[in-house]
Amino acid sequence: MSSFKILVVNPGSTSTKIAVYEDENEIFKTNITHSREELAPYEKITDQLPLRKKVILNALKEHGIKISELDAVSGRGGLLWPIPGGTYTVNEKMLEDLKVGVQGQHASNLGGLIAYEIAKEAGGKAFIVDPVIVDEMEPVARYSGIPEIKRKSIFHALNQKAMGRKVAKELGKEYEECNFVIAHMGGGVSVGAHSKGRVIDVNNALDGEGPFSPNRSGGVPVGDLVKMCFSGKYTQEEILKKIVGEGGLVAYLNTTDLRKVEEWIETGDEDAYLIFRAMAYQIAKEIGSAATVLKGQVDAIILTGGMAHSERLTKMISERVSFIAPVKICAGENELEALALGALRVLRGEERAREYNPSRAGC
Ligand SMILES: Nc1ncnc2c1ncn2[C@@H]1O[C@H](COP(=O)(O)OP(=O)(O)OP(=O)(O)O)[C@@H](O)[C@H]1O
Ligand SMILES: CCCC(=O)O
Repeated sequence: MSSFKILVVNPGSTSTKIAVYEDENEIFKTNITHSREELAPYEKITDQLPLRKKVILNALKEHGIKISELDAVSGRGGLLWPIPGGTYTVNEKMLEDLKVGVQGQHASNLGGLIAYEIAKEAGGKAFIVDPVIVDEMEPVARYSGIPEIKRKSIFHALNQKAMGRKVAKELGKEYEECNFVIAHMGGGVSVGAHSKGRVIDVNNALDGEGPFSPNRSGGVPVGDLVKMCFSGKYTQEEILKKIVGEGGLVAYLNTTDLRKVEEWIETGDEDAYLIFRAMAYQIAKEIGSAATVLKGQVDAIILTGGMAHSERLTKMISERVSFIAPVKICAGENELEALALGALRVLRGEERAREYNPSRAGC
């Protein structure tokens, strides 16, 4: 079988993580950080495209990789219109929607744009895999209680699905045969109900649903929020920042770093300990809720993301949820590998690349 060389690109708000894979094997991986000053001149995230592309090409050069060697470039997909999970070819419609930011501005909007630009020069294929707007929700999950407001599926689809595949393999099964509750616990927290390979319900991690997290409020008492909005004390932008960016741990404790919070707990800081327990409590409650979506038929609960490195946190959550199903800890994230494997499945003909042609009906 011929081998494939794939560049993978995961743009974050302050960093560009890239790697080059030859088949399943990582040739190199690097995390390029961008200072606040470096990004300050760009009004929109997608304006950063030339800068991000330049640093990636420099990194390839440093590692002695010519772009003509690349068979494909696989980027993390952004806030497109809702689509089912899978590997998608970057097409004209996708480029247009990423440039506009049809569902908002997010660093991952750059993933498909960068993949397209570099693949074009390389003469290879450009893909995105399991973007943050993967939407496989059941119709019944879309109701909010206010007819004008529909629930949306925006979450850490790439890592959740990658961890689902990993644990399914450990169980000797296919991901599509299993039911999982997967909690991605990073700067944001999303908890998905995975039913036979489809995420049939999940909290929108970018819009005040679910547990609070290092930099997000999660769901809040909505009447009080409405009063705050009309108090005249805040702009719309300030309120939105309280929900995503400046809510959760950082609002209570002035840090998004769970390791710092744990250090304070070690020194006897009761306030930090209570807030830590409150976050664990909310995550556990969301897991319980996702288990009801799966009618209790859960093969495993998977805790993943950066905060899953915290034994204190995973223990606290497990105490509350292990009656539902075995708890598996997959600390950190596997997003770069997931991007490579998603492209590889298509290059090897094991899976057909999907075409982005979103129908907004029902979403
Ligand atoms: N070893 C560790 N012990 C405890 N907490 C950790 C550890 N490593 C990372 N974290 C915490 O994980 C959180 C960040 O997770 P992660 O790196 O997955 O987030 P992100 O990539 O910035 O955001 P997101 O996952 O929402 O896209 C931070 O609060 C960080 O302090
Ligand atoms: C919700 C998906 C990714 C993020 O946390 O920004």
